[in-house]
Amino acid sequence: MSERPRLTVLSGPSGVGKSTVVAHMRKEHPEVWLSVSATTRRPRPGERHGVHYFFVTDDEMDKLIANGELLEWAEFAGNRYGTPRAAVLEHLESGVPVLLEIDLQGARQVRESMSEAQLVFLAPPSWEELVRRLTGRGTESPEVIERRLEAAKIELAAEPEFDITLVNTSVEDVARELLALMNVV
Ligand SMILES: Nc1nc2c(ncn2[C@@H]2O[C@H](COP(=O)(O)OP(=O)(O)O)[C@@H](O)[C@H]2O)c(=O)[nH]1
Ligand SMILES: Nc1ncnc2c1ncn2[C@@H]1O[C@H](COP(=O)(O)OP(=O)(O)O)[C@@H](O)[C@H]1O
Repeated sequence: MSERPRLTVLSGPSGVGKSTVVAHMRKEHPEVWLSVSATTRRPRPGERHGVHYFFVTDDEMDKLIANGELLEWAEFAGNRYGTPRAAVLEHLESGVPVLLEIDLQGARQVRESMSEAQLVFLAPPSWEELVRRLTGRGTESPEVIERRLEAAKIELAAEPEFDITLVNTSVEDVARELLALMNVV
């Protein structure tokens, strides 16, 4: 029997590179299980239901919350996001390393409910670079970018709450560091 692995939470401002790092890491190490969140946000081009997110209606999200099916949930920049609880617990029980890519409010809830979780903060090399990445991704309107940058200021200020900070200068380096923290390599 393998020991129950520690749950790892990766947070950081929108556009810092969380999805890029996680995708890179899982290409080499598909044994890391990434929780698929439920969200009321509309899919971006190329995003698939059940792969990137479970895209749900407001009513469906209300039910998930009311039925206690989410480990944590939060409203972020006008949409709700939440982590389905059962799948996370099942994977941990069977010894699979589990990663959650969630916002600051979610990370705080996980810290409360699962004290063994390790909280990792992904930081940008600079504020200017964060703006460049978020704008350069080209997936959000100027209004949504503005809203996410407002949230980013709050998230950056909360960095000391996390167990460790990784600065996303090189995707390869951060992916390697994250794998080491998860005891995968
Ligand atoms: N609390 C919480 N946050 C989530 C969850 N899923 C995604 N998020 C966060 O919601 C924020 C917005 O996600 P998204 O709209 O996909 O934008 P992106 O992270 O900039 O690509 C990010 O900070 C995500 O980490 C979740 O299940 N719970
Ligand atoms: N280390 C990096 N150097 C330069 N660009 C990066 C780096 N990591 C990510 N990016 C780019 O920044 C943008 C935002 O990355 P993304 O993974 O979507 O961020 P998040 O998931 O944190 O919102 C993308 O266009 C991505 O290609």
